[in-house]
Amino acid sequence: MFLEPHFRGQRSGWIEVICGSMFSGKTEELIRRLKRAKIANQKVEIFKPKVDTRYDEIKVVSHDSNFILSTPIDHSSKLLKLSDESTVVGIDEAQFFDEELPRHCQDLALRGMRVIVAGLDMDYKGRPFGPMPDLLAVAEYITKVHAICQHCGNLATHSYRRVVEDKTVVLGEQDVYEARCRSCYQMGNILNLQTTDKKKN
Ligand SMILES: Nc1ncnc2c1ncn2[C@@H]1O[C@H](COP(=O)(O)OP(=O)(O)O)[C@@H](O)[C@H]1O
Ligand SMILES: Cc1cn([C@H]2C[C@H](O)[C@@H](COP(=O)(O)O)O2)c(=O)[nH]c1=O
Ligand SMILES: [Zn+2]
Repeated sequence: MFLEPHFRGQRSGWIEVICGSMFSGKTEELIRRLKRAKIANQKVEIFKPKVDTRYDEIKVVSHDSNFILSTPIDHSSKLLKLSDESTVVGIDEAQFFDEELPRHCQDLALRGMRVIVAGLDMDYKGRPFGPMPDLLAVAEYITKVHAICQHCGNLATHSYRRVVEDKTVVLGEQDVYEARCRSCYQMGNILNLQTTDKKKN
């Protein structure tokens, strides 16, 4: 379990990143840390990308229906103005943000804030997703969480897309995605390729 570092003497900020596949518990872990900060009477602001309207327009909601209120924003440049006077800033679905997100997170940390960011490290093709690799590079603390492979029960690291759709961004739940371990993810993609080839011939 992640143990929060304490603010010591003169406040200095830092960045925490929670990453992993879909269903790995990123949002639950983000909510857990943010609720604890609220219990400690810290001023907490929470953001998510406007594009993420999956469960709710305003709330950050986990797959287990746990939630916390947030402010949807369309660009990371809005973070600083909206986080004024905050002690802790939480950001969910970071993979959907623009490439300037890491710079703005660093700016908040330099101003003394604790910045907690959750997001998918890989897209459905297994490629680094959006600003996540750059965030991971500049973070002080990284937590990689794992789901359970829906095929074999091992730890899952990949998000397998169950529908044929090439776009990188396709919002969805269990109807569209499955958490899979590396082997089951690879196997699924090979089977898909074979099916597509058969249909072509
Ligand atoms: N394959 C799976 N592995 C683990 N948890 C799963 C799986 N499918 C559904 N869940 C549920 O999803 C919850 C995690 O949800 P959430 O924190 O929203 O994940 P994430 O933000 O990483 O997608 C788990 O507590 C569990 O109830
Ligand atoms: C892998 C992958 C996912 N998405 C979408 C699907 C969901 O709406 C979110 C991830 O939500 P979670 O809180 O991590 O479960 O991202 C996508 O658009 N493209 C992808 O490749
Ligand atoms: Zn597996």
